[in-house]
Amino acid sequence: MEVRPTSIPDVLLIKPSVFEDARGFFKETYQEERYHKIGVGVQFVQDNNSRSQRGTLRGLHYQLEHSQGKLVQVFRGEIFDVAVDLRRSSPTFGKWTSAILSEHNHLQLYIPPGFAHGFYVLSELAEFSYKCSDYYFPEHEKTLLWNDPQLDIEWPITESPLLSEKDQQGIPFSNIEYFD
Ligand SMILES: Cc1cn([C@H]2C[C@H](O)[C@@H](COP(=O)(O)OP(=O)(O)O[C@H]3O[C@@H](C)C(=O)[C@@H](O)[C@H]3O)O2)c(=O)[nH]c1=O
Repeated sequence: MEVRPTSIPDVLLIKPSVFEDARGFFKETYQEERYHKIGVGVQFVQDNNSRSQRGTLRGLHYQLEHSQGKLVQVFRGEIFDVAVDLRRSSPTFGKWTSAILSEHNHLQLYIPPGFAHGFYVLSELAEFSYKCSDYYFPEHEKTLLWNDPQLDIEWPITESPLLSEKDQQGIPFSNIEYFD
């Protein structure tokens, strides 16, 4: 297993060991003791899976209360994954970091609590899988506007993305509620 730094030190890019043989491959996608050692210091309580078609953009989501740390990865296809630091006391407050995660590179991104998260689908289909350190509380969920000029996220989009109604009505960075 390899851990690669990102432009936001608390966000970790993780490459699990992948064992390939004539049948295909095997990888451990999470192992508590080892992931704790590399800095994934949360306890996961929920696993989620979503499937999206090319051009879909989900996000940028966060829960102001019951903030979720997330370990995200892709089992099929390829995505551009983004985390935005919403911790006011952080030196990287308001900054974003990104990674391309795919079924081929096997990369995982660990996003601690205190961040907004979203992704854009680059392949025909993407099967997205993630672990969360707190439960889903729709009443605490917020959507930060994906294309807020102040954030200036360099999404690799070629045309208008496919968005949920909720995500079309994201709130600009200047008006959102932050973490302390
Ligand atoms: C996130 C979530 C959604 N749902 C339901 C609510 C709704 O009816 C349906 C689809 O929800 P959404 O449109 O919010 O799904 P989606 O846009 O995929 O939401 C996800 O986006 C990515 C970027 C994240 O970071 C995740 O934490 C989560 O917010 O699934 C759950 O039951 N449990 C959950 O944990």
